[in-house]
Amino acid sequence: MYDEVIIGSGPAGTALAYGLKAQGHQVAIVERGKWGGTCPNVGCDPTKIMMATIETYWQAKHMLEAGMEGDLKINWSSLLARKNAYTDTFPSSALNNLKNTNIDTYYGNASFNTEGQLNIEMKGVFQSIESKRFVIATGQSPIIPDIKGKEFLKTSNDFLDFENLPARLTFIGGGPVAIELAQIAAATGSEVSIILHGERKINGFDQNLAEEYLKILEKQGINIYSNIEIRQVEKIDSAYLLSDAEGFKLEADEVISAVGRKPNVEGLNLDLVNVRNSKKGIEVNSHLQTTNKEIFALGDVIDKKGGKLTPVAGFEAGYLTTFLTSESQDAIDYPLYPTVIFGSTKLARVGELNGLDHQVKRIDMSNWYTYRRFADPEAKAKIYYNDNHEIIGATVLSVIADEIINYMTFLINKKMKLPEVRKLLMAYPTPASDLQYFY
Ligand SMILES: Cc1cc2nc3c(=O)[nH]c(=O)nc-3n(C[C@H](O)[C@H](O)[C@H](O)COP(=O)(O)OP(=O)(O)OC[C@H]3O[C@@H](n4cnc5c(N)ncnc54)[C@H](O)[C@@H]3O)c2cc1C
Ligand SMILES: NC(=O)c1ccc[n+]([C@@H]2O[C@H](COP(=O)([O-])OP(=O)(O)OC[C@H]3O[C@@H](n4cnc5c(N)ncnc54)[C@H](O)[C@@H]3O)[C@@H](O)[C@H]2O)c1
Repeated sequence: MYDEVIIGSGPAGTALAYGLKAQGHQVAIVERGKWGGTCPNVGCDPTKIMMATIETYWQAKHMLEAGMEGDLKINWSSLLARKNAYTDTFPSSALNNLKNTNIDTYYGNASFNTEGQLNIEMKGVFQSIESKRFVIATGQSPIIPDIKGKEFLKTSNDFLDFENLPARLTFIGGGPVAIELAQIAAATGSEVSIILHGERKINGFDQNLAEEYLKILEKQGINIYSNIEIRQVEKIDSAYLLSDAEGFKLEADEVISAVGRKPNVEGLNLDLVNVRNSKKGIEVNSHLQTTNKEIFALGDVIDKKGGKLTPVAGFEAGYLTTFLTSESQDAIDYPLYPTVIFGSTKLARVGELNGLDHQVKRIDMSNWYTYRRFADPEAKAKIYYNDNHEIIGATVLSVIADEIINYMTFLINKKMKLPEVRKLLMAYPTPASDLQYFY
């Protein structure tokens, strides 16, 4: 009998397994797909490996007026090979690390049975394992919209395995997945379109800076269509024809569904163990406990207010390790954390303004020395601060917005004020040495 059996070996499940094992618990982990889960296999890591080339490409292009010479071109096969060199070996090393730590591993599809224990099915063969507690960390999968011709739609997983880059590639949906993959494809030579079913905006981000970001995408050659609700995808010869109900038509060689992700709960038999869930995920209390008090859930599969992101999954694993192995009964207390749309230029935000009195400072950094030095022509920010002159939130648009937003997160979480920031000595010239100007 195990102390805990964890379903899913993504960042949430794996971090929890190591945490519990380190505290002396008997732990097993079950996986039905690639060991390591979404982030290292088909999520954060492979996309950012590819993005590194795209960032360098645009950086070099911007430097053509600064001494750089020559034609720049990205080769899809090489891009894919570099990505595969990472993803091909990840699952086996993730599995070996678990085994070497004496965490028992089971490969197969997990589901609860009528006795409240777990069945694991592999190629029609079932085995049952018993545990005092179970933890659901099964993540999410891409949503395919229920439209005519939905069988022709591909997902971000398929994109990362395209042998050849399609000449014309269309994304339905305009969230981080579409925006990141669109930039990779466009810089590598594909004619890319993004179809938004609503207005020109990026969910969760400041409207003005999101519009600036969409313009940057357009400058990269990406077509953006708004207020188009795709109703049908038809196969025509070797391509596809997308259409809405109002006469919009667009041809593409591949179409990616990037309309969001849904929690992986199907087939778990949650009803047999009285675990409640909604379309947004499994319901948990402030101890990550489901409606069955011996079953916990964490990571992307839970219904939560904030982002479904890798560092958040890791934070939840750390919390649950403490909750399950110590006397502490504290509720989970998330710190502020940033959200980033990655690309050659990034759009990043941090801070919750809901209902709080705040003032806004708009900053154009494009003429600041730091940003001119590495040719960042569109560096802008909005800083939100309270009456005490403490920064409470920020949105940053820049080639280095991912780093800037981490600094801002640190300053906000530490409630630092300008005089304290001025007491820090930072290397010059670096983005950190400019932090004082954000106040
Ligand atoms: C294209 C893309 C890019 C992303 N980029 C970023 C990024 O830059 N930064 C960031 O922070 N986040 C990013 N994310 C999100 C990030 O990948 C997730 O937040 C993170 O992987 C969640 O971890 P998890 O452990 O909860 O779930 P997952 O990593 O999804 O792992 C769940 C695991 O459970 C397994 N499983 C499911 N059901 C069962 C079952 N019944 N039996 C056995 N096993 C099962 C699955 O096979 C999977 O391996 C990205 C996601 C995508 C798709
Ligand atoms: N940089 C990052 O941190 C990063 C990168 C990629 C993914 N992720 C994670 O993965 C999640 C999923 O990303 P995503 O981009 O797939 O989903 P998303 O839910 O963030 O965005 C989906 C977009 O599709 C739109 N949409 C919904 N239905 C539609 C329809 N029928 N037609 C057209 N558009 C439609 C939505 O309005 C939304 O803009 C993110 O929320 C995040 O948790 C994070």
